[in-house]
Amino acid sequence: MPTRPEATAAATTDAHHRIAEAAGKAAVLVEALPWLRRFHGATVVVKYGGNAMVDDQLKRAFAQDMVFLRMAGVRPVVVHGGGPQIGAMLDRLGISSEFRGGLRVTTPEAMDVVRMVLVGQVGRELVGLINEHGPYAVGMSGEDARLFTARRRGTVVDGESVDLGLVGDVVDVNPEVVLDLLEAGRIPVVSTVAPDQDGVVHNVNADTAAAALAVALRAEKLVVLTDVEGLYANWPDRSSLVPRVDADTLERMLPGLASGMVPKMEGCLRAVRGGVPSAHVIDGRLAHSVLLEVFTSSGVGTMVVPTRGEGA
Ligand SMILES: Nc1ncnc2c1ncn2[C@@H]1O[C@H](COP(=O)(O)OP(=O)(O)O)[C@@H](O)[C@H]1O
Ligand SMILES: CC(=O)N[C@@H](CCC(=O)OP(=O)(O)O)C(=O)O
Repeated sequence: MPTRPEATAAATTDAHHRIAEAAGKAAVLVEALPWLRRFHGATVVVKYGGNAMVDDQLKRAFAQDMVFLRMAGVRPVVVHGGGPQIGAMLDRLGISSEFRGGLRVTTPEAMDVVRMVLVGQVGRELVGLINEHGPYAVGMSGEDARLFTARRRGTVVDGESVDLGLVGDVVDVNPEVVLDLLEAGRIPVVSTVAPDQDGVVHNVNADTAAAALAVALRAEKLVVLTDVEGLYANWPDRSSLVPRVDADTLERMLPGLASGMVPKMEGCLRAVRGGVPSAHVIDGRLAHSVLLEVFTSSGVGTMVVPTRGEGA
């Protein structure tokens, strides 16, 4: 029986679609090749932010990405936040807290909650999600094997110094425990509370801690996930996304930045000035954004690089 011309045309279009789809998938894999080669054996510190951690699907995709990196021969180290989760627990307990310059003013009472939520809740959950894929993740805090030593810090808001209570900056990193785990093929998951010289535990912003750890580990990349596409030069003007910025230019932009972006961009600056070749702020609301950043040529979000003649 003769075939109707429209049926033949439909079958041809279908075949073309299938071929185009297969070619697209193959192109994605081939595009990854130079990056797989480049990052084989490299340490990548990934900061997973609290605001990008509120969705179950995204959390599962993130855990998958960490295992993907590990299977591709990269050495991922996760540093997690948990600002919204800490806020929710403080609210439940009727403890008030406020942010100044992007950092939480932390009383001794709030510090107990910060430690409980970061180490006992958020860190445990991430470890569990990664370990659904195999025995990879090991959780720790800045207290374990003296990973971090903190020093109490304040901040300056509108030209005025502000006392933040038990908030610390990382002044020393003892990365051996993380290196041991990486050598053993594990994925370290770090919660950012840290003792000072006297053993008093401080609340360290997770962006700050991730940057300090990336420098100490001589990481190839710091990747910071958040709940916007990246850094906007003119926040909240969505057309002002900055795809790439060098350290000196970023330093000049810092005083004009608001809230949560301040510690994030300070962290990126600290990382590249400390020898990390690039630091990235990417959109954690986009599933698998870490893979897109590491394994595609265009990358995503904002990339911070050393100013020419400085750094790596
Ligand atoms: N210049 C800017 N570019 C992008 N985001 C900015 C900027 N200034 C302030 N923000 C705010 O910073 C937020 C990210 O910081 P934060 O809420 O602390 O994130 P996370 O929980 O991921 O660490 C964004 O959601 C946005 O509201
Ligand atoms: C000093 C300070 O502000 N610490 C943060 C620690 C958690 C964190 O950094 O979480 P995100 O990455 O989700 O913002 C806080 O108490 O919220």
